[in-house]
Amino acid sequence: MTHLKVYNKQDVLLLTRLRRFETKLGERLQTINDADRIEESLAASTAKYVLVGVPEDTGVKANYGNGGCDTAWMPFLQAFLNIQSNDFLPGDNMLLLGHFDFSDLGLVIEENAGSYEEKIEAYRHAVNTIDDEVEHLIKLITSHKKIPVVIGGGHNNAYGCIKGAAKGLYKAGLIPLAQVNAINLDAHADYRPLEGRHSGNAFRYADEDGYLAKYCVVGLHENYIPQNCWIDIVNDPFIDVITYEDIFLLEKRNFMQAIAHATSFTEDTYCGIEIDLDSIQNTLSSAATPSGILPLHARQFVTFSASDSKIAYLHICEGASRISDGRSDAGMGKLISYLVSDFVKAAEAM
Ligand SMILES: N=CN[C@@H](CCC(=O)O)C(=O)O
Repeated sequence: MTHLKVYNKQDVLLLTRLRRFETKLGERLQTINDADRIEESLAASTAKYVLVGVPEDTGVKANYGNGGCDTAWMPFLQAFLNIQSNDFLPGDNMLLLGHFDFSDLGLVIEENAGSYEEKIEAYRHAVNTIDDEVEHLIKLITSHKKIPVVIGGGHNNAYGCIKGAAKGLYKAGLIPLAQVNAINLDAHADYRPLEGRHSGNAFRYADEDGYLAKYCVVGLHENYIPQNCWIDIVNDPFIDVITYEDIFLLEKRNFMQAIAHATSFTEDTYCGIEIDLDSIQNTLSSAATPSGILPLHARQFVTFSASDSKIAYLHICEGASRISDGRSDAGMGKLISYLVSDFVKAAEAM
């Protein structure tokens, strides 16, 4: 994991605005004791949740998307570390491990690739490196029976999360086969063909490689599912989809019923919880939309799914505070911090 930057207590406190008579999460979170011995430090830690940043946009660029989802991690940290530590969320059972810095991969591609298609090929190749390192870290965390909380980054990182959690939970003796389920709040299925790795095919690769058992998408937009993916999905009994249109236009079931359907479909084993922020209306991302769910729905999704699943990991992705065409979103960090705090509160209440 050559690209991993491990934080110490000082790094965390630098981003925490201290106030007399108050305690912030940044003052309560655990960090790794010894950056050269991550595994030993993890094993010794009492934390149940391990926070990791994957600020990269290589996978989105490899999918012909707009770069920028490498800009969500720092604003998230600034918001999250300054949440009040209180009875609702003390914060002492979380460990802030650090983040991956894959910027060298992008620089080499920008400097050396000639044509646009050559760049796409190079980005897809680079995603394999990102996959390997993310998988390795998620395996390490889950093999110590802790829950990774991963903030991306592109949705390509669902692959490393699924594969790493499947291997880690298997190593820990918690599952008989290296396979997990996943539920995904997303406008897209990210089940595109096996054409080289990118942000639109993490679940297809995880499935083909045998690490994904059951998969359920909540809030899929009918307008953005390629016909070939749709045919594969409807013919696969291990994949289920509840579309945005079925919930909000046709009112076949309400949003909470849709989440309950997803958690019961995946209840047989550990389940990764995925939130693609492009499902939330007017939230900055490569595939931002003016018609989507509200932040409140995303908070309901994370709360309900965390309290009704055997959690393998949480992965929040695709959000950007600045995107390559110049747009910015000042609320991104706080939005993600609400989702992470909701998640930990719900998982703790189980
Ligand atoms: N992770 C998102 N993937 C979507 C959207 C891609 C984009 O427009 O940036 C997909 O491949 O369909």
